[in-house]
Amino acid sequence: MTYLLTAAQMTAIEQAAIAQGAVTGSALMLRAGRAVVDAVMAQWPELAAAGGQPPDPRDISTRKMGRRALVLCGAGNNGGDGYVVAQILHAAGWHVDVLAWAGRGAGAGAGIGAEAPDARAQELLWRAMGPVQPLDVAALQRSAGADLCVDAVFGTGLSRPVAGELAAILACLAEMALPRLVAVDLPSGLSADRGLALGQVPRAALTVTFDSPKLGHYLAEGPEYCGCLVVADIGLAPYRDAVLRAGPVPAVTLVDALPPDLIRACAKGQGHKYTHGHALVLAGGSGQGGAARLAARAALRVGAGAVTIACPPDAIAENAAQLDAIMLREVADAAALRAVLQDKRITALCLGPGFGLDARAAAMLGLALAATRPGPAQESGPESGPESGPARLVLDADALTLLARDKALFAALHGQCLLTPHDGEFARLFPDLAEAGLSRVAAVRAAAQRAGCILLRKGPDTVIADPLGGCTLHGAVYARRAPWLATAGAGDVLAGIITGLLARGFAPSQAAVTAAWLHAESALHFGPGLIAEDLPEQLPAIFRKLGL
Ligand SMILES: NC(=O)C1=CN([C@@H]2O[C@H](COP(=O)(O)OP(=O)(O)OC[C@H]3O[C@@H](n4cnc5c(N)ncnc54)[C@H](OP(=O)(O)O)[C@@H]3O)[C@@H](O)[C@H]2O)[C@@H](O)CC1
Ligand SMILES: [K+]
Repeated sequence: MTYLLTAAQMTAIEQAAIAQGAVTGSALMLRAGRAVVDAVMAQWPELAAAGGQPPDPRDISTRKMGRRALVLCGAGNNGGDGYVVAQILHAAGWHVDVLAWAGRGAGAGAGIGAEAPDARAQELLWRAMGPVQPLDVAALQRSAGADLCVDAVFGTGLSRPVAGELAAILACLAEMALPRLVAVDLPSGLSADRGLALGQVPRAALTVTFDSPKLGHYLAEGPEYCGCLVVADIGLAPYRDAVLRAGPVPAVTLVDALPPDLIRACAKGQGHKYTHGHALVLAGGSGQGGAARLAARAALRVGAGAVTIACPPDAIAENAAQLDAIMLREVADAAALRAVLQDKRITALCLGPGFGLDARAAAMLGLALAATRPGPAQESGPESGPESGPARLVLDADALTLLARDKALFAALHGQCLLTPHDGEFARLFPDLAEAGLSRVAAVRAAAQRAGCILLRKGPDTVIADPLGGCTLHGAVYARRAPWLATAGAGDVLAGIITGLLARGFAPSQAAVTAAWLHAESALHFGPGLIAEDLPEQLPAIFRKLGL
């Protein structure tokens, strides 16, 4: 399992390891610096050929020999990692220029640049090998042309927007657009917890972080600035779980691969069609049926045994002309829906895609929120047992707008509901949380708690949270980058995949995680030119690839 850590969690893990006498801060810094150099050499093997004897960096003639690196160091431990990188490259025969920000100290050129004790120790070790020049715009501009630039100005310790001369320095570095810029831990100026640029952030070609990725590597603008992301093991894994377990809220986990239990759950056992659930997708009036049909097709492809579209009388002809395996029921109003729901084989409902915003839609949403279904133990057959609970509902698109408009509907949400807002819908539903300056993770957690159900906020950084604070992130970024997912109807397909999984018996949180992964995987499998209709058609090949 991959965790996405906050800066505070990373520090707590590091401190726990140090407190137990397992390692020193200085040793961790050496491991971090070594990891950066290893990742650089793996990323650009041509640099590994530099070799040679360590040159005297004070001798300008040696600059013509071998490779040149420019290392930019801040006053904290991120800068300390930079001094370690400088030492290793120097020992490997590189010519290394170090520019350091003096922090609140006397001035990097004059004396000590680093303030953090471990970083200061590394700075002194470096000074035995070569000089430290003050980091300013002019020095930066003079140093253009190095084979490699190491950004070790700020890491997880960035605590506020970058201003003044430092802002000018980072802006200059960003403008230089160096092809081999490696960011130590984080591109300087990127917030570790939120993925927001706190100033102009130089875009790295490679970012090397330690132990676990941080939230900022995956949220918001983070991936744009990080380039390739390498996560280096620096020996903290044995302390991580205990620290995270002791935290006030569960740590955020990254869904970069579908966990084995969810892959197994996707497999279909023997049985008849109703063994695998029956999904009901509620559609709107004539001419509005495309979104519901996309959702229904996705629900069927993901393995629901049966899928029915329920639509008003005027939309029957349109839908009938376009459906084969998907069944069709005329449902004029809430009373008709009540009658349809007498069929206890219906195990999940989808409301929202093309649903409409009129009184009929609002009444049907109210009815669906109050509907009950047989308990999980009875779901394999039409005969309901005595146990029953609220029906599993996916609420998307128009259903979210109806919830935002009507407090009574919102108050009827329950633990078997799953809301799938995009950013605009999220802001309509939770205007205070959207504007509170919270991180995406904090906002979605608070929203899930308020709604009392699973919340999936869609985007390249899809965040899924439950009311107890459990939180996962699916990033359609880095190796899973799928920009062609931004296409009309893709959200309807996601709602349909979730509905199909709920109908099959997945718990809401499992359905959300599985669907987010399958949805992005479908886009990756199809590739450029994708339209929403293509998404459900990739599922068979993906299931085969998963070994089902
Ligand atoms: N945790 C681990 O396991 C390991 C961590 N390691 C490394 O340590 C790094 C974290 O080190 P860190 O905590 O010293 O923070 P870092 O990013 O160097 O910055 C702190 C300095 O920046 C300053 N400052 C902040 N914001 C500012 C602003 N806007 N404008 C101006 N100044 C600002 C702040 O000053 P202050 O806020 O006190 O005024 C302070 O001087 C981490 O990213 C990783 O590389 C590895 O060595 C080994 C394992
Ligand atoms: K950095």
